[in-house]
Amino acid sequence: MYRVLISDPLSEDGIKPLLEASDVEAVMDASLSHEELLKEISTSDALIVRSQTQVTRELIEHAPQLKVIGRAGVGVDNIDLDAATDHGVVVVNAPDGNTISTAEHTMAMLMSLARNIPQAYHQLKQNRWERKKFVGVELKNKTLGIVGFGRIGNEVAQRAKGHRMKVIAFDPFLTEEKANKAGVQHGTLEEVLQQADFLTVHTPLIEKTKHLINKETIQLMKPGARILNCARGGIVEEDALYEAIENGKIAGAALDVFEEEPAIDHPLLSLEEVIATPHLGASTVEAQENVATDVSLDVMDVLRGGAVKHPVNMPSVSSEVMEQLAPYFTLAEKLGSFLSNVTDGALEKVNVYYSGDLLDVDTTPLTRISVKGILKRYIGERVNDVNAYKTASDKGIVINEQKSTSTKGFTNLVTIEIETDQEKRTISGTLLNGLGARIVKLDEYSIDVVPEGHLIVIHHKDQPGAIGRVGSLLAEHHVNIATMQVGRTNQGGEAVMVLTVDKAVEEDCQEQLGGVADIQQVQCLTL
Ligand SMILES: NC(=O)C1=CN([C@@H]2O[C@H](COP(=O)(O)OP(=O)(O)OC[C@H]3O[C@@H](n4cnc5c(N)ncnc54)[C@H](O)[C@@H]3O)[C@@H](O)[C@H]2O)C=CC1
Ligand SMILES: O=C(O)CCC(=O)C(=O)O
Repeated sequence: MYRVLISDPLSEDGIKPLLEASDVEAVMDASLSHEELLKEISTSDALIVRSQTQVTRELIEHAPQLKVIGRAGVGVDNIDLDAATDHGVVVVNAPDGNTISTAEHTMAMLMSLARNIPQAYHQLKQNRWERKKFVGVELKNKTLGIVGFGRIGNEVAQRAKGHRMKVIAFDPFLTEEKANKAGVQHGTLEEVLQQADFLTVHTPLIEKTKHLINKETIQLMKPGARILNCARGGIVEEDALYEAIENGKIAGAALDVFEEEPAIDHPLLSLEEVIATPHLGASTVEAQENVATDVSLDVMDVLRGGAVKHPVNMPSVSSEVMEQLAPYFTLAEKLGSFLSNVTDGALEKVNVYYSGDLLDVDTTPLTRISVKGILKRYIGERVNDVNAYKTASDKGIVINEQKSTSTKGFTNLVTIEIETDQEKRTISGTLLNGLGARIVKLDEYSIDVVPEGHLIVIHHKDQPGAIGRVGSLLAEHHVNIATMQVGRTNQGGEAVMVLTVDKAVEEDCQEQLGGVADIQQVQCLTL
């Protein structure tokens, strides 16, 4: 049974898949104190939040069972992603479900800002019939500058065009071709700032976008321009905006988000030119239901070991690629694990080669799984798909992935090469049609071994009697041999024996095997 803690208010209709799952115990409480949250998280397998719960390193460190954090929405700036990755916790979000609502909210703010609707409404509610004071401007033929042309930015553009606005956009990923396709003008940040009558930001809050709209960039704008922020507080520097409105450079602003939320007694709210909502961009019945459903399904997929649709701290893989790769997951992990268990020395480099059927597939997820298999020997179960690369890079281990046309006669081949400060070892494996995973090569020796169970790898001289002596000794220790494979470079030369046995080999048995004539090295492992 998986325990899923939901610590922010979520649409109950949206999380139905979670509430109805027979393997999930859902605990919903949006009013937990910090201490209560630490206690609840300590026994939870998953945590689902919106933007209120601050998922800090402290919180993650109090959650030994935690496997996944789900964000019902887009922005993950309330989640310590580094801490999650360090602890192998997958972070997933729901990036699509609230796009339309937030774009529509931005349009509502744009129109309200142009026509002073909130201010006029406020006056009228005070029984004041003011008309002169609230003369607005038309949107038609005005230029909307968009910074951040992702899902929401693009939706806002399409709606603004419906109002016959001219749209100019800047986004590091926006090409001339994409801009043409979307029917907007492509500009640099400076051009967008210089041409905008209304400027709207739709970027994430990251180091590069923090205070992107500041005193200097506001200086580039037209006098009397207006600014909207329905993305994240902090993209627009609040002190600079306050000053620009006070000195008349900026005619007004519409804000749904603030650097610190809730924004109570905020200086910007004292300005009549500023209209605001309390982070309501995604607050519609539809958006809340969408994001709650999307995140519930992804969280359950992670818990059940399935494919993740919207991972934030690991690369996203399309379902087609996932389908092609899934059969190879066990092979990749077992090959990594086998090789790492028989290799001596401090790990420095891992090279993974793919050929045959894997030549034209994005094999990054397989490499990640091989690395996980390799690192398990050193780090145990703490290493997983999320932190495998980071753990390797933290330890200075170089990972390379390459495609190779050499199939050695197999329809698919995965080869892993490990370099340590003492040696270089190689293993190759394949998926045999209908027969499953096989190790087909260990260093220069051709073998045919199923990578599972208890294995003994023996390096020996190819001499008569060596195999018999191993068999007798194992029998003395009541170790039954299930399969045996022998590979040799040449008759009478170096050889390797790989045995699958029915139980783990005890240390004294391994030691005695090492003392048998013609045997050079004995390594035991369990896959
Ligand atoms: N007010 C609200 O309730 C909501 C706010 N949001 C926020 O809206 C923002 C946008 O969300 P989406 O469009 O879904 O995200 P998205 O990921 O689809 O788009 C963001 C775009 O910003 C661009 N970008 C990144 N750095 C940039 C830079 N330095 N300059 C210009 N562009 C840059 C990216 O290339 C990307 O295309 C996010 O911050 C999200 O958290 C999202 C939903 C609701
Ligand atoms: O949970 C919410 O309503 C906030 C949504 C939001 O800001 C986001 O999805 O980034």
